This record gives sequence, structure tokens and C-alpha cells, in this order.
Amino acid sequence: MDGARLEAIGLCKSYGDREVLRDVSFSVTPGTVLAIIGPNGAGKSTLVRLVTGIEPPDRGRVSLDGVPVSSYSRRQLARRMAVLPQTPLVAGGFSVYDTVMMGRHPHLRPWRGETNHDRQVVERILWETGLNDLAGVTVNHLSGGQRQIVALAMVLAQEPDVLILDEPTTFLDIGHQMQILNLLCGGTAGRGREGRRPAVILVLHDLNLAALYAHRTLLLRAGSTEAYGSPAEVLTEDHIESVYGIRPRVLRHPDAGVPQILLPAPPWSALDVQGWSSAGG
Ligand SMILES: Nc1ncnc2c1ncn2[C@@H]1O[C@H](COP(=O)(O)OP(=O)(O)OP(=O)(O)O)[C@@H](O)[C@H]1O
Repeated sequence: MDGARLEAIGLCKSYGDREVLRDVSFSVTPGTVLAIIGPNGAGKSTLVRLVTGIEPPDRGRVSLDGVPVSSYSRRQLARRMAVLPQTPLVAGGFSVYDTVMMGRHPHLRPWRGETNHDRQVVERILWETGLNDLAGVTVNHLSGGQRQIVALAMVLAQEPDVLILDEPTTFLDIGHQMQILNLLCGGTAGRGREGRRPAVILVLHDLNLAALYAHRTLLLRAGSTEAYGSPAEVLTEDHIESVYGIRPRVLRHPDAGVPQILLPAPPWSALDVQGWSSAGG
């Protein structure tokens, strides 16, 4: 076996009499990236909670290699699936090294400490995430973006078959956004155990990053699937306008060949630009 296939079929969820997910299905295979996109409140984080077994669906099922996620013990699941929630809880009083080592917990044998292999994994990930100079620093002395990278390093240390990240780039500058997504989606830290490539699910607000990094894209609108397919199939001007209420320009990235979104100009900017260009010219 060279990884894990995660499949969600017909997921539905209501809170009280409010239906927040309706018949949502997708699958993700080893070495591929699925981006879940959609406006605020569309149901992305709820979908992550159902997929990771944190909450049960009202209807539908989630399976990992054909076995229902609900039948795994928490420890078995943690060995195969790592989750970075929208607001990760990173304990502030520990060093960066010890925090990343916590990611190895599902693999540690009871009553035995960490092995050389665990230390090697942590050191590799510290190096690959650029955290090695901060290894001895206490987490609550770090910036918000640095803490996000530590949380990410911790889930990478789990060496999962399936990696699920809810808005992993929110606090990062564009350089770090790309560095981290390169690692997650294509780089060496994205390797699972024994060199297996994990399946990656990313919840993203940045549609351009989704187009650059994802093989498939699931666009949610008020709990339902608006579109599901390749970024070129999903990120069209019509889909974006119908879901987000703004009509962007969608261009083709000159190097990557994937769609890239140009936001519409606000009504006043045309005048400003005209004045600016006539003053300049
Ligand atoms: N525990 C809960 N109880 C009641 N309603 C909830 C609960 N969790 C989420 N909801 C509702 O479900 C809907 C979807 O929320 P969810 O957090 O999944 O959206 P999201 O797409 O992740 O949004 P955002 O992009 O703003 O993070 C929202 O209307 C939210 O108010």
C-alpha cells in the first residue's frame, strides 16, 4: 500500500433545525491535494470536523481505505490522519522542539520515551520548516505566524497518510505561505511514513493559492456543493460570482497554466488610476 484514500459520501449535518451541510461528497488519494473553498459560513470547518471524526454526520459516511473512520480508535486514527484546526492549540510554555515532538505521540510506545527515529523526524521537520534556529525558544515568545509554522511542524511530525489543514496560511506572509504550501504539497516534509506521499486536504480562502496547489477543488455554497473538479473547472468567473457575489477576471497563470483571479476594481479606482496615469503621462 502506498498511502491512504479518504472518501466522504453524501455528508449531511444540521445544528438544531438549521441544515449546514447537504449531501457533500469527495475523495482524495495519496499524493494529491484537495482544496475546500467557499465563503464564510459555507460549512468548510464543519466538513473538516465530520471528516476527522470529531463530530458524526447526520447522514453519509467517511472512510479511510474503505474502513469507516468511526471504527478506528483515536490512537489508530492519529497514526494515519493529522489535523490542523483553524485555531490550533499550541501550548505556550514548551520549547519549539518539545512542541514538535508532541506530534510524535501517536507513534510512541507506552512507557517508552522517544527513540532516535523520533528525534531524527523532528530534527528533519525543524530544518525543513526553517524552525531549527528557534528549536530552544519557548512558544509563547514567538510571533503569530511563527506559532502557526510550529503547529504545522507538529502535524507533519505525525507523518500521517492524510493531512487535513483548516486555513493553514492565515497568519503567514506570501513568502511563508508559499514555503509552507511547497512543503505540504510537494516538498520533502510532505512525505508520509516510509516515503509515502500523504493525501492533503486544505481549507483555503485564497483562491489563487488553491488553484496553484490543488489537484481538485470543492467549492461550497451554503452547505451544498456548487462545483467539484479541477481548479480550471471550478474557478470560473460564473461560479465565483454566483458564490461570492463579485465578478472577478479569471486569467491563466503564465507559468503554471492554472486559473488566477483578479479582483474587480472598486468603483472609484478607475478615476484614481486615470488621474494618476494622466498626471504621470
Ligand atoms: N456547533 C455549532 N452549532 C451551531 N451552528 C454551528 C456550529 N458550528 C457551525 N455552525 C454553523 O454552521 C455554519 C457553517 O459554519 P462553518 O464554521 O463550517 O463555516 P466555514 O465555511 O468554515 O466558515 P469560515 O470561512 O467563516 O470559517 C455557520 O452558519 C455556523 O454558524
